[in-house]
Amino acid sequence: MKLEDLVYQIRKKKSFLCVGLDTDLNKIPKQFLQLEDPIFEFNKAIIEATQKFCVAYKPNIAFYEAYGLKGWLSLEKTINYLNENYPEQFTIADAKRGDIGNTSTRYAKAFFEELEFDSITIAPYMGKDSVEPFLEFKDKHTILLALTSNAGSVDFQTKSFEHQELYKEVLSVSKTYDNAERLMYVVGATKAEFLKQIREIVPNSFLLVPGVGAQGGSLEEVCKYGMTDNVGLLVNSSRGIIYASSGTDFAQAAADKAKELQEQMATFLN
Ligand SMILES: O=C(O)c1cc(=O)[nH]c(=O)n1[C@@H]1O[C@H](COP(=O)(O)O)[C@@H](O)[C@H]1O
Repeated sequence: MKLEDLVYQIRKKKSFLCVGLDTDLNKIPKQFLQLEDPIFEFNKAIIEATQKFCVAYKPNIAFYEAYGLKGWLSLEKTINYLNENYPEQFTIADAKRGDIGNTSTRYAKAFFEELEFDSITIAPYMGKDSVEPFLEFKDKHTILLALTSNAGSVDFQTKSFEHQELYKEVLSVSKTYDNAERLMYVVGATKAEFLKQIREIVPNSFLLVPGVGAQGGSLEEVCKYGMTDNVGLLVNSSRGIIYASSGTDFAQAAADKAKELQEQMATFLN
């Protein structure tokens, strides 16, 4: 998907919500467990309930890999369902990959061509030659982990490296990569106070912001410091939406949560 099409959808729906499909058989309503493919059927119900209120879906690949071949099939059916029925939705393979160049090329093929995702999350640790293979794909986007939402982010990301913190180094160095206009960055909603400085380095890049809802990040803070003229934000919530209820009303509860976030987002968009 082209970035301008994503921005068009955001403006049209007054939403920059990304629904995280972190589907766990231990958490989905019990009635799904009797079905042939409970993960796909649950995802389908969540997509139907929430698609009006969001502009993106992010299946976290770990939740599919955990079930082996069956999980991969559920993932494939989910991305195909999205691409066939809701091609206007931006799709994110939350895979957190990255390896030497020829291996990264194979990861890119897996997620951009075999499973037709619009974007993928990538760990930048291995540097330029591990990231650039993903950037070769036209109209695909590579979302680098910059400042993550978890407690362990202080172990390396906020430590100083030469003259600045490592996460700032990731932002400024990656801007020099070939096809850097296809880069986006992950910044945790729990790290909203850093957004002002982040915007000084990447004033226009899209940021994927997970960590509102279950992890306690504030949407208001994220918007205050992170929003650009082009919006520049995709805010993800996974558990807070998809497990809003574990009863038979799960779809309505998910829709209500997504709508609540969308309505809050609308107040920040002009
Ligand atoms: O790359 C991510 O999506 C990600 C980065 C990060 O810094 N923090 C983070 O929580 N995530 C992912 O975002 C989702 C957050 O889920 P909830 O906390 O349930 O909304 C999970 O799939 C995480 O793996």
